[in-house]
Amino acid sequence: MNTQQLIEEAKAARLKAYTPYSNFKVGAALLCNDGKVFHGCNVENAAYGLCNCAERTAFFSAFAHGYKQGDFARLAVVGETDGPIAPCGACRQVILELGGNELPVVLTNLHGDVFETTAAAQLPNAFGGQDLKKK
Ligand SMILES: O=c1ccn([C@H]2C[C@H](O)[C@@H](CO)O2)c(=O)[nH]1
Ligand SMILES: [Zn+2]
Repeated sequence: MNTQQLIEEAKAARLKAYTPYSNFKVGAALLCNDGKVFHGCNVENAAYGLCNCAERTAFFSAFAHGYKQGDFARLAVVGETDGPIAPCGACRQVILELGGNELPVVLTNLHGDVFETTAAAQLPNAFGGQDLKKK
């Protein structure tokens, strides 16, 4: 599957977003090395702090199906932003740990603007497991 096809998957995922509070829909599509694609959408809650972003939904769904770091080929995310969507800090942290440093990340919008980056480039000087004191 090429990048444009993965973007189309992210757009399809976006249509499943549950956003009664922000009405801001985001979709993500996580391509695995075996060709499988996991969709993610943002899922909101009346307790606003419990809202989950599209990017994390996609990764958590993949992990729930037994996939792990090393199994992923590319992540695409689409939002209704003027420019390519910018993942929030929480998602950058999760994308980095679960996707790995080199994971290609394609950020886009409904106008076709595309920014191609990587998990590590999206979170410089990241905190990670290597920073935890081991007992
Ligand atoms: O990259 C992003 C940015 C925002 N959101 C969601 C969180 C919330 O539901 C809504 C508004 O912030 O958009 C995502 O899912 N991904
Ligand atoms: Zn986020």
